[in-house]
Amino acid sequence: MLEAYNELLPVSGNVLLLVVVILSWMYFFFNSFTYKLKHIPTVGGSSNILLSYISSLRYNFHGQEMIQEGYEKYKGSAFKVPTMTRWLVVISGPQMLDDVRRASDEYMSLDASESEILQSKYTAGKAIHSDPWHANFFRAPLTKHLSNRHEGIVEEVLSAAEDIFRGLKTDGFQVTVHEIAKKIIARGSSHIFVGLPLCRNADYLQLSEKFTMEVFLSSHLINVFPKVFHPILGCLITGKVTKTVKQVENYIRPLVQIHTNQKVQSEETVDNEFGNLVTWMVDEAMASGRPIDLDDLTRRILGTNFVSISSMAAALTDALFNLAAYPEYASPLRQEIESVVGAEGWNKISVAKMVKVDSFIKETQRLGTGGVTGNRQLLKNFTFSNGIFLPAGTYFAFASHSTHRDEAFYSNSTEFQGFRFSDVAPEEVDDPKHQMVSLTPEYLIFGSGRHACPGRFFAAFVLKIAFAYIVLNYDVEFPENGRLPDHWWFQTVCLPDVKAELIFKKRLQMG
Ligand code: HEM
Repeated sequence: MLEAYNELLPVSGNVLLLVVVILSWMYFFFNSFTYKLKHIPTVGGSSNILLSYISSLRYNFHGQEMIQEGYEKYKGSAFKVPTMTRWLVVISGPQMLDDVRRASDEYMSLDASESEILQSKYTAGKAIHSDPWHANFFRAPLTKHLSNRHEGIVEEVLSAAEDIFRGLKTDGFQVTVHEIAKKIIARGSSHIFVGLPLCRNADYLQLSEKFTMEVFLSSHLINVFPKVFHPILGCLITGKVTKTVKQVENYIRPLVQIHTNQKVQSEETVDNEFGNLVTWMVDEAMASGRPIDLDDLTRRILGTNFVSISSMAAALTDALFNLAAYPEYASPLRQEIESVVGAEGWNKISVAKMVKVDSFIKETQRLGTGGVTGNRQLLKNFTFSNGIFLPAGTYFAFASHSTHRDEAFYSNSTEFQGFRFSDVAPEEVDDPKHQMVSLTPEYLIFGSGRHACPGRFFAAFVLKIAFAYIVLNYDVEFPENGRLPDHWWFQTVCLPDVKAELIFKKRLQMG
């Protein structure tokens, strides 16, 4: 073959081949993100396109250390860390955060980024990120519907906690905290997602949890391999997740059928203010002419479980560990809970008045957050107000864990101070900026800007009820020689020790 070219061309075939290889390499290099991001300093390894793969292995188990190193060197600016599939640019500081907060969706997308992180086309389903219309229910209508649902949510969370504890021994039992937290949270949340009686169905709840685990594990598995392997791995994984979705579909189908029939038969509009996410989605689909696709609706329910239940269960688990580690908080917390519940019962107003409870959980989340939040992919070139330019296609996120431990924002920043946000000057007590749900540049647990977590009001409500119930009714302590368990880290994900146990002792004076 090369001889034939040699006869045709004035240069030898070998030289031609070399030129083609060099030109292709230059083409790929100058089009690569390694080149496009060469002005952004690299942390935790080499900027070299090949060596960065080796550094990306380190990212799997030392991701937060790499981000902390970058934060200390480039605070208020940007740096990049290598992951197996791409560079992640990490930004920090109020100014850059504000730029993101003000940027329109034309420039940057949370969904594009989440879709890649969760490998949704192989796992949860592509549509939940490419057309996330179900998320709108958490922006306005959920908040609107929630105003009628507080009572139901309170009842569900309290009865979930009662049922779960009743099933255990009454006098000093030792249990895996995350198991209890997950069960209470899953029931309380499912009350709004699928309603009664399905929110109490053990098989449905177990399948939802299975879906969450499958999506979490498989997306992380796919993401530790270079992109070229994704379709093969994806094919192996998709079948497993689809099987779980089909099983859950059997539970969602009757809900959809009943609601659709009611709507078709009723001449008047069905009053759906006491509905749930399933019925709100059916209404929306019927009103907008979308097909009622059971597989799609089921995936949207499961996707919602995914974003909500695991984060809330982690927060409740961590809060209970902190309660055992810092028992001096139990008494003032109980005084507050007894006082407001005694005066008003369990309701929206009394929960809002639990400022110490709010602060304790907020402080727990401050220290228990993952390495980054606010993941975005740039859809267009973007220049931050401090002059930093990032090209379209870049993935970036905020250094949340490092921000939360920065002495510039929090005094004794690594110390747990349960009432950090409630022990404030008297004139500031009612200032909403201290609440768990408020978004500030130094508290990034719920992200920031137009895509900040819309479910945070619901999350705070459920978490406060569940935590307050346990504080009021149980003394918690570590088993002998126990201590505050370390968090589990993988890449930038931070989880409480899901195997750690606590002893729960029923208190005599009941609330
Ligand atoms: C402790 C519990 C929770 C935590 C820590 C949490 C955290 C977050 C974070 C960090 C984001 C991304 C924000 C950003 O990038 O700026 C987010 C988005 C989101 N969260 Fe949550 N979340 C929680 C509970 C919930 C709950 C209970 C729901 C639903 C009821 C929910 C629904 C959503 C949705 C739909 C989005 C996407 C928003 C969008 O695309 O604009 N989350 N959440």
